[in-house]
Amino acid sequence: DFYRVLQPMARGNIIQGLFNTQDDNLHRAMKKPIAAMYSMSSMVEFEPYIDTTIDFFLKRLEEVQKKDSRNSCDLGAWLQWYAFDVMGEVTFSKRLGFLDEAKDVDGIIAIIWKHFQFCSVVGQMPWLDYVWAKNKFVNRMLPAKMHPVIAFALARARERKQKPSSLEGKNVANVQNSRNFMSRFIEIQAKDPSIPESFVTAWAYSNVLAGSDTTAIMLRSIIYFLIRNPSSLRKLTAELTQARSEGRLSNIVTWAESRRLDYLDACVKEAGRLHPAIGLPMERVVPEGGAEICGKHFKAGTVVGMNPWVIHRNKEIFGSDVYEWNPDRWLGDETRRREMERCLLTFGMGHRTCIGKNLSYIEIYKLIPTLFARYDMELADPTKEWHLANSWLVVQTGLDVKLRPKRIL
Ligand code: HEM
Repeated sequence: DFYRVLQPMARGNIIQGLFNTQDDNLHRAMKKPIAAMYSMSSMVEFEPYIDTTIDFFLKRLEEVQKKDSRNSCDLGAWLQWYAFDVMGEVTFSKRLGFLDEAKDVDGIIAIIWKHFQFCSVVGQMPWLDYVWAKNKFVNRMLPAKMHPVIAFALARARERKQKPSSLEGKNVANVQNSRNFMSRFIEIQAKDPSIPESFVTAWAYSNVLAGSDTTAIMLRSIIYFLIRNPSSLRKLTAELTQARSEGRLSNIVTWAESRRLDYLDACVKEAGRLHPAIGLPMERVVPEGGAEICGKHFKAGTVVGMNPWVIHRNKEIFGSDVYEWNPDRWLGDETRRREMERCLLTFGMGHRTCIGKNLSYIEIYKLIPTLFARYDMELADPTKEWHLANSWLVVQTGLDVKLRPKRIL
């Protein structure tokens, strides 16, 4: 019942999305129309949107650097603002304003975090959710409040519909001016009236909610582990230097360029292994007929689950140094690498696997080399550890970093 607890209440109604619905039919109905949109070939069309945000992110970092005499900043917060603004750009062609304002706009990040803090505890005692959060009587007494991301998504959907180049009916094929997620969602819904209009908001809402914090967590991990492991950072720097000297590294690294950076690829996988975004079991319910798991029989209805933090520290799969940062484990023997990839739960597994993996990869594989090619980075206070809090998402705070522009790479 963990996923039911994750479903928010709005105006006395439970809001189900792709990420949290337990209803397989609804999941299928929500996923089928948009699944192809998230393929890698389709996602690379979003690269210009991501470039715009990276460009703005770099400008804002520079401004902050100039103001701070120690050249340091809370990079963890900036990465989160970047991740949220990318999702705004690709979903609505509009930054959500985090980088502009250098703050948590409308308290969106805090609201999401509070929700996860609640769900991670109540999710272990789901009956509490019935009497408390999903209690219709209590809910009716509360002032009607809309989640700021839902409000933002609804406003953008209304704007799109009011434009003269209406996306409804037969005009759909003519509208190619703006190809963000929202216009694609509206186009899909307009073509097939059996799809409820509410899906458009739910799809857009899922993008921002499921794709922002998770991407920020991964970006922070990659940067933190590289700074903490100088020999590894030297390897990445050498790879970037070589790429630049051969003319295959743009100022904002392209997705195509990053695909040729093997050590970068190994670092991204290793960060996903050592610090996966989800730190509690991803629960599943044993179907009719029961299931045999690890030699034990579980009867139908039993809740089982796997925690990526546990699986990723299995020595038989990942080697004896599972607690260490070692990107080289991904660069060795091909058969071993395949086996490790098969067991990697960074993006989940099976038919509920992450739909946005390709998009987050583009965001990550572009930003990380761009930053490390541009800056020398060190922790503002190497004696201070960052702080981790596990409320299903394992969020890091306190990644204060000194950034010094590199002269030549
Ligand atoms: C590094 C970034 C990301 C990580 C680590 C991540 C991780 C995950 C994981 C572990 C799941 C499975 C959860 C479960 O089984 O309960 C998942 C599902 C999902 N993710 Fe992501 N995600 C990331 C980025 C994104 C992005 C960018 C988007 C949207 C564009 C997104 C949208 C979704 C959705 C909609 C689901 C539910 C899919 C379904 O049930 O069919 N994610 N993600």
